[in-house]
Amino acid sequence: MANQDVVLRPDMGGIASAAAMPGSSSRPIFACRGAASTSLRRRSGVDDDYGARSPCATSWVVQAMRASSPARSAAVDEYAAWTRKHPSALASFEQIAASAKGKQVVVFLDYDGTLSPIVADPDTAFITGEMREAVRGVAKHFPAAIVTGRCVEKVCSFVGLSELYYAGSHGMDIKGPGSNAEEVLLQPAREFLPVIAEVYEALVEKTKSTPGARVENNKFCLSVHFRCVDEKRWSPLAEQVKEVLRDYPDLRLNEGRKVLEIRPSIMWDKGKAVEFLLQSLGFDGRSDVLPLYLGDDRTDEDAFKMLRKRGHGLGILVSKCPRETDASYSLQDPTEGYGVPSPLGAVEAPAIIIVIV
Ligand SMILES: O=P(O)(O)OC[C@H]1O[C@H](O[C@H]2O[C@H](CO)[C@@H](O)[C@H](O)[C@H]2O)[C@H](O)[C@@H](O)[C@@H]1O
Repeated sequence: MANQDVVLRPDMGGIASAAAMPGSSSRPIFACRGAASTSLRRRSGVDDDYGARSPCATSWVVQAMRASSPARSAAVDEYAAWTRKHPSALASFEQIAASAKGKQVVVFLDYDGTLSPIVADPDTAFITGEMREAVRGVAKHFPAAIVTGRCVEKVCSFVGLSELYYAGSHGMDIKGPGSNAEEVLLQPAREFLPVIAEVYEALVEKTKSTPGARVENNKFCLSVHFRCVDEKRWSPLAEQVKEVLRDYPDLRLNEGRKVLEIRPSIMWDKGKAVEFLLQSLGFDGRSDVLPLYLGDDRTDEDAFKMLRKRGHGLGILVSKCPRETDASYSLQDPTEGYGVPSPLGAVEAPAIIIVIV
């Protein structure tokens, strides 16, 4: 990886350094859809992915609410209270810079909902050219990795940067930098490959009667998408999935953003993948290293939790809604603050990158 030994220097302008789903099949799927703000959430199309109560819709809605109404709504107050616990990473620029001063920053980035916007078709969740260039810039200065539920091959083709580490299938398929996609560093669930392939076929067959349902093969795990499924069919779809899984007790079911995720029941997650990468880079246990992890999904909580437990590193949750999280900081969305001058000289860059560089 480029410049792995770069340490944030004070003269770099500062910043570098700028939420498991313990999901189990016993957990009710599709539960907890809050009543509040439903119409706003519907408008944004993405904020109700977890059924969280949300002030949030899109930020212009919140701004319009604030501007037009002197009495702040309970939802806005709730969001404000939440950001006191998980302050905006942009607003905390100086504080994050101070934590990173003189330290080797290592950057871990989730893909969907963090580097790419959430869209209805998972095959078209492309990263923008701007974001790609920004991530390239980050990798020039710091070791950087993409940590995702996607399979490595697909996310590599989306991101298109060979200088990064990639941890796909929720960290179960880790490869180093370089154009050789075969260059595997770790596959802790290798023995599950045939089972996953078999269950993929079974799920495609079982769910084909549900309009809008879609099964994605992420190599070591599977995603059953219900973003385009009529809400009335969510429960029957979950039943179809559970029915298939009944024959595979070694697999477990988690819920992500309008997606049911199936993966091997091994003690491995995004947090473990981050630990493995830190170890491989020779950074494990070093107090002069600052890992930064940015993510939006419940599976990212495993990484946030690991960093918090080690008392070492910072998690940044990308979310418009107050959510239970182990992340220290928050960002509303990847492009929040667009246009803020970056310390590295770019006039405009997505917030995520401004926070990092
Ligand atoms: O770990 P991540 O990089 O966040 O991947 C998690 C899942 O992301 C993708 O699904 C999500 O994004 C889709 C495209 O925007 C969206 O249509 C879907 O509703 C979201 O759940 C990906 O398709 C899944 O395979 C990943 O597991």
